[in-house]
Amino acid sequence: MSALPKVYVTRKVPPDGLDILRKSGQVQFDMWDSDDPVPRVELLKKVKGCDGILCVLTEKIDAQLLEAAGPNLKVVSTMSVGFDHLSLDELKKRGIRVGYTPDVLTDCVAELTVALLLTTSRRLIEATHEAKTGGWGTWRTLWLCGHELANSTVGILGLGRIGVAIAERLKPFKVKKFIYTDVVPRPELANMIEAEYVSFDELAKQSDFLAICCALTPETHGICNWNLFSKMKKNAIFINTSRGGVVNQEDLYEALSTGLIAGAGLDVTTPEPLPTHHPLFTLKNCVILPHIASASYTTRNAMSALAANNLLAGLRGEPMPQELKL
Ligand SMILES: O=CC(=O)O
Repeated sequence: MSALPKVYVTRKVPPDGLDILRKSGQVQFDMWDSDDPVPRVELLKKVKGCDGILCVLTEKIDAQLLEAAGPNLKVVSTMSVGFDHLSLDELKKRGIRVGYTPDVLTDCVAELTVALLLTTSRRLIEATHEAKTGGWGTWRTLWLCGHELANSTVGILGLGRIGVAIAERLKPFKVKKFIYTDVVPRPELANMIEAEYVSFDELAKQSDFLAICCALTPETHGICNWNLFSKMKKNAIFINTSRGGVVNQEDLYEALSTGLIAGAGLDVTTPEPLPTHHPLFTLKNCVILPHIASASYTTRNAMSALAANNLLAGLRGEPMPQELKL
């Protein structure tokens, strides 16, 4: 009997995914049994001769790693919806199939995006800080005032499943209008939320709240820069739960510190973790979270299960539940 396919799991992934791998009897796997990333040197050693890799978003799957893995490698399955850490050209060139985890995290990410938006627009972090540290003198008429969703225009940059889910959650807050931009209009998704397709400039000009929901690609890298911020309203709130790389952080700092826009809520930054001395941390109107949009027990387990099922299906040569088209 020939040996089972060899798999390397680059992180201690949640139990549902591990159970699927174990119970499958289909693979032999080794795992970096830690909450912290596997050192690159170790990773390069461990993937040698593997048929499959199950990774998370901190691992760069590039030409160097694929060379180190060698010709047996057939499947890379990432426990993430984002795939900017994967060199798709290099994978395609080698005929390696790729699995990822859309859909299962949509609700969780949309929920966190709404929470971050409200936290930023209603200045909740500043407010709890004032309450705890003696800044709470008396009830004051304009103290800690923010901006409300009722009657607002919400813009979405990159309309996909997550953008739709965010809009569906924001609608009951009496948003007046949803607008979006993307490389092309997305009528099927837009109709679900009655969103109007506008140009990038109009998105900047009209949005009271702007949610960034696009994937990080060479085209979107740094797309949220001075050109965008300088066209936005002074009361605008900028929310990013996609990838830090879509934002020019120097320009964002300038926009926030000079009052060009009212506030920003970021779940993602460049780099991650953002160094604690980073200037963005000095701003009261910038709320920064440590990349937790999909962090619920249910969702992280669902992501690990889907990543495991993608991997196993790929190794069997069958269609994956969620395969990235290369
Ligand atoms: O950022 C999280 C993901 O891509 O799943």
